[in-house]
Amino acid sequence: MTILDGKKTSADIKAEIAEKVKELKAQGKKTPHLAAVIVGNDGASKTYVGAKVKACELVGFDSTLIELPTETTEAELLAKIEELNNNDAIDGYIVQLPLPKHIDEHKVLLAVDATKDVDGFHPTNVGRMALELPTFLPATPYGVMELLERYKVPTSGKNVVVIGRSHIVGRPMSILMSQKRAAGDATVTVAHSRTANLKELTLKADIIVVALGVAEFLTGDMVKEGVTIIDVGITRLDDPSKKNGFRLAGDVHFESVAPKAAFITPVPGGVGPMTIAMLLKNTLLAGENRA
Ligand SMILES: Nc1nc2c(c(=O)[nH]1)N[C@@H](CN(C=O)c1ccc(C(=O)N[C@@H](CCC(=O)O)C(=O)O)cc1)CN2
Repeated sequence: MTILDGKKTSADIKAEIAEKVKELKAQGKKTPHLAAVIVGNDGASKTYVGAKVKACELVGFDSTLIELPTETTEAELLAKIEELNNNDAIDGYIVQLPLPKHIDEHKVLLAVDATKDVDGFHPTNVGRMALELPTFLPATPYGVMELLERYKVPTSGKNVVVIGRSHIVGRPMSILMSQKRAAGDATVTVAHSRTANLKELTLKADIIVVALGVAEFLTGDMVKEGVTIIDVGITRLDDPSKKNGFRLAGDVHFESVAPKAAFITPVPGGVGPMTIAMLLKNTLLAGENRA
């Protein structure tokens, strides 16, 4: 069994990006600049945004963190987005999700200038991804594709089951894996809450991508020997024995699934760190496009 080590792979990618930034600086070119907008006080979101800013520092990008209170109105957030769209110093930016309930996420994502949408969530970029045109790929599915490619996990002609159909993970994941590209060429089934006989599907799958948000949902009895497992879930479970009061759990019950797997991503240290590395890759591309 091989662990697909997202922590190490993301460190490799960050080192590659840092090299490119050094070259840009040596040529007197502009340093890529990422902005991140966070609305509210969600603990996990603050951790992720903090990690994004830290990653920018590590590779030599400029970064701007915009923290807005929970009570921020939709109009105020849209005004901030307009400001970022018009700010020439910013190459790309993200609005951390989820947003507070009173703000319409679709309205916000539509307002982002597609050329600065380094999350790849704008409909223009989703369309370009589906049409296999150059664009910003959503960071989590992009990270999964990169992990599969770097570890040379066979995907061509394989049966893939993606559990979850979210716009930011499950749906793009299914599109990318079915495309004729590295780590693609697979036959993909998208399963979701209305799927009948999920276990029948997962038992036949060569690769399972679980992006459901239900802790330890996929268990050993649901998978066949030699399967590849990609765990996208991260849930904070209360654990008073831990210093911070919680432990992280993926959507996969690692102890029962890992012994049957050929390749598996851990949580933490699997897909999560890859998300940040691929956001940096998109930001580098945004900078290059703008230059
Ligand atoms: N605007 C966006 N919002 C959200 C995205 C996104 O891509 N863009 N994805 C997720 C959260 N996310 C990035 O924002 C993210 C999730 C997890 C990790 C990560 O490195 N996880 C670590 C554990 C970290 C911890 O909780 O201690 C790991 O898995 O090892 C990075 C980014 C939803 N929102």
